[in-house]
Amino acid sequence: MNTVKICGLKQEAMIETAIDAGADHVGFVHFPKSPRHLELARIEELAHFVGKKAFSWVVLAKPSVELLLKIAQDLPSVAGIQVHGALDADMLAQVRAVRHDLKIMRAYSVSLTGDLPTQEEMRCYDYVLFDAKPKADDKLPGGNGTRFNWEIMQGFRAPVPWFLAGGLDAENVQIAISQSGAKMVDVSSGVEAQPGVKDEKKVEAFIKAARFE
Ligand SMILES: O=C(O)c1ccccc1NCC(=O)[C@H](O)[C@H](O)COP(=O)(O)O
Repeated sequence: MNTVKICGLKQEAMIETAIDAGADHVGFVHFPKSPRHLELARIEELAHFVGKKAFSWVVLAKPSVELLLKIAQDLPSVAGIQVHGALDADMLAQVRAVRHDLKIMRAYSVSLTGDLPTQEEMRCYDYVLFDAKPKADDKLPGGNGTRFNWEIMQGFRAPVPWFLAGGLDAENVQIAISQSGAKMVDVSSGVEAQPGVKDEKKVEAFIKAARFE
C-alpha cells in the first residue's frame, strides 16, 4: 500500500476524515504568509489530537535555529519537522540534541535531474520530499499546486524514505506514481476547495486513488 501524507490541515474534523480514509501522515503549516498557517500552540493541539493515529509534521520554510529548538522543546506531540530550504549540519545537531526522536524531512524544489540531491546529502535527514520549483510570482516556497516532470525520478534511489509532492490530485496521482516510482505521496492544494480550505470529498478521493496498487 502506498503511503499518503495530507498537508495543510487546520481542523480536527478534516484530520479525522483524512485518517479514517487511510492517511498515514498529516502536515501543519507554520508560515505566516500561507493561507494554511497555524500558530505553534494550535499545531501542538492538533498533533495531540492526532496522537498515534498518524505521523504529525510541522511544515516550515527557512526556519531559524531558535524556531526549530522551540518546536523541539514545546511541541511534544509533533513527530517531525518538514523544512523547505537549506538546513546546516549544526542546526540539525542542535535540534537532535534536544529531541533525538524528532524526525527531520528536507523538502527539495526540483525541475531537472540535476536538482536531485546526492546520496550523501540525503543521509543527513530522516526523510526527503520532492516538490516543484515555485514560479517567479508564487508567494509560497511550497504548496503551490505545481507539478514537475515526474519522469526525472525514474530509477531514483534514496537512502531514506522519500515523498513525491507538487500538484498531485486524485486524477493524476496514479500516473505520478507510475512515472516516478514513488511509494509515498504528499498533497495539499489538490485536495482543497480554495487555498487553505480542504474539501472532504477530495481528501477521501485522493487517499483512495493514492493507496490503490
Ligand atoms: O502549504 C503551504 O502553505 C506551505 C508554506 C510554506 C512551505 C511549505 C508549504 N507547503 C508544503 C506542502 O504543502 C507539501 O509538502 C507539498 O509541497 C504539497 O504541495 P501541493 O500539493 O502542490 O500544494
